Amino acid sequence: MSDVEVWVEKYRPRSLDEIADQEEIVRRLKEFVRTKSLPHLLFAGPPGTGKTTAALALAHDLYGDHWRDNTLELNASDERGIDVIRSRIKDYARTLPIGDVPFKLVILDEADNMTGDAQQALRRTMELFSKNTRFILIANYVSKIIEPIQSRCAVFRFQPLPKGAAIERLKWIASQEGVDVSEEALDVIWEEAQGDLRKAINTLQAASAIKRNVTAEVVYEALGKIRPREVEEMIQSALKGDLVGAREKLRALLYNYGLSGIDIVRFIHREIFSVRKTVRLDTATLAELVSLVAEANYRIVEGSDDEIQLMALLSKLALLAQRQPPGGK
Ligand SMILES: Nc1ncnc2c1ncn2[C@@H]1O[C@H](COP(=O)(O)OP(=O)(O)OP(=O)(O)O)[C@@H](O)[C@H]1O
Repeated sequence: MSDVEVWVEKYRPRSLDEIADQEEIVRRLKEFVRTKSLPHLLFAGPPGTGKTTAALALAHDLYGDHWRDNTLELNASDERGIDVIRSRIKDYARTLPIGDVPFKLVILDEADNMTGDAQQALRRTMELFSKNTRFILIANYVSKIIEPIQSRCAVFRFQPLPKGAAIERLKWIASQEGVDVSEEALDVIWEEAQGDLRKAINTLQAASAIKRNVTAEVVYEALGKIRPREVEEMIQSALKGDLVGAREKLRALLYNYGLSGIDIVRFIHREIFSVRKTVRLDTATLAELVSLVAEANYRIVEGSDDEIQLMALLSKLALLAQRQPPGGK
């Protein structure tokens, strides 16, 4: 992996102008750059929504070429204990900032992993060095940061990028890399990433390493998850009433491909809505099916046998399909 560049880094926006979406946050941060003044900041939000990116871009725009000299990046969970953090900040804050901005930056990632005591000590450190340093604390949850720190910071809440903006970004990265990616594949990537753009970009990169022509199938393969075609065939067999065939396919998925029951159940959940294209299922039947899927899911999570639960679900699917009035294609 050493000579393969990681796309999340390669395509990490360098300056605030390159950040996709997050317009209100970018606007406020640009104002800090314009006035060259800054309170302590707290960036909070789910993983992969651009917190670290925004902190680094702010540093870049504030200091230009000198941004690395004026920025100390620490990770609260790597640096064992507050003493290490304090002494590193102390050493760093001793020298003056380079350039015309009167303070240096300390970016402290995963600040919400610090214990309450460590946060109290951090708060004192922030006060001690506030003359010539500004802190950007990064956290997933604001509520895990102690009140006295929260009240000393301007809080920025990062939301997951809207699907449209995220997909646009993925398309742009794919075009830069000369990779073909289908709309369906982008949908699957986004759905699996659940709003985490880092995860989405990593999935795109892993999929394109398998094949330059990224389809939904390739994405699933990259995720090591599920083989949609086989699962679809299994569902179709059940709908046609061929339970022996469905059972064979189920066993192949479980034992030859090594998929977990949970993965299969999730896929069935997704598929039963598109199954309506081939078999007419009325709303009551569909609702019943969804609740059966939920039941199978629950039982599997609770430790019940994957094969037995899934087979029961497929059998029910066969019965419900037979109950439907003729007329489906
Ligand atoms: N708004 C955005 N515009 C463009 N790219 C983005 C944006 N947000 C995230 N990314 C991409 O996703 C990657 C991960 O983002 P980042 O490291 O900033 O996430 P984070 O919010 O700090 O997550 P974590 O809490 O896991 O540290 C970045 O390297 C970048 O490629």
